[in-house]
Amino acid sequence: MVSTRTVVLRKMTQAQNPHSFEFKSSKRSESSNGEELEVEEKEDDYYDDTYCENCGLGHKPAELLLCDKCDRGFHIFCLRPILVTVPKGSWFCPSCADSKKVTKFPLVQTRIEDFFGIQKFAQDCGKKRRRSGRVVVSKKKRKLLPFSPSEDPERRLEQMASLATALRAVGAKYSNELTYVDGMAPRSANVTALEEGGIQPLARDNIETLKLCYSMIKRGVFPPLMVVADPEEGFTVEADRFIKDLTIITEYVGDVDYLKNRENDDGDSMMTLLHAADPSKILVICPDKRSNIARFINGINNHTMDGKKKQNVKAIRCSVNGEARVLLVAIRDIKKGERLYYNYNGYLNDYPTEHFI
Ligand SMILES: C[S@@+](CC[C@H](N)C(=O)[O-])C[C@H]1O[C@@H](n2cnc3c(N)ncnc32)[C@H](O)[C@@H]1O
Repeated sequence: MVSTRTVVLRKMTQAQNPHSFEFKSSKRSESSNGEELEVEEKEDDYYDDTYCENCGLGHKPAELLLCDKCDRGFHIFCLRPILVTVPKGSWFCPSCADSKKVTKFPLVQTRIEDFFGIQKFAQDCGKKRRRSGRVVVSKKKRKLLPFSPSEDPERRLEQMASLATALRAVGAKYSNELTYVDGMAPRSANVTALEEGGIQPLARDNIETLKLCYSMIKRGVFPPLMVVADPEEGFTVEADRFIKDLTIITEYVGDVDYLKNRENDDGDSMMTLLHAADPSKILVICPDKRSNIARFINGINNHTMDGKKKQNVKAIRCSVNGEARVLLVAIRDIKKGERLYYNYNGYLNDYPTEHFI
């Protein structure tokens, strides 16, 4: 439903992802027979009688949302956490929305095992880490490192509980791999040769390191990360122990779909997977239904020096056995307690980050 007031109109946006979408701006009104209409908009238009409850101004009407319950206005960038696109469906302001309280996931090992589908929960992480360390530790530059989990099993449970809490709050299930679902793109569509020039293959050593990360996670030994709910940034991810430069933080996972199927999505977490030369074959990762911790890692503000300085993670697209994958990798040493940030605009400057904290 769209508000019956016509002064402030919803902007229909194309799906956002860090790399590839055009940002189309138009607005909607409701005609006398209740149908939604799209109307051309001028960015600097002001509407005298409607203003943002947060900043008190009525500028940027295309980004001024009306609450579908109380009719008050809010700039999408004045909301906390901010919205990067105008939602297509109904929208309720923070006071009118049913307050979605983030309820903590119970710190009961059996429940956590169940949530993450872990069959054999590793208790003795330190021992296992030392054994596997021999395979991957190298001083050679550019060689990726497996994550080093926290040694305290209780603390690891707390980290997993924070992820489970966040996933539950956004209504997503846990998955740690790319998922190919009927009706979306098939796995056979993920062929890196479809990209002009292909994609850099992940070196054999690094594939082994990635496999090691996966085997740890399957045993319930997760990366040392804590999901934290921040009033300004929404969910965000913090390092829960020192993380060394070039460590694999996580793979970016979710349902794989064609971009063409997702152009009208509201999702703010889509990631380019395959930038195929043929636009109809471009693939995106959509973590809204199934995902892991990657979807909670925040982005830098590309418009400020301070924003750029925050970057400590990089999204790397690579080819693993001819299939595209996206890895989030530490690009410098990260201190315990530091938040993780990467550049959402790794390829094209399409993701609106100018209002990011
Ligand atoms: C991929 S999600 C990241 C997780 C998100 N914070 C959440 O609560 O689910 C992207 C959204 O996070 C928020 N976000 C990401 N980085 C931010 C930043 N540096 N400052 C403020 N908000 C940010 C924006 O609302 C953005 O649309």
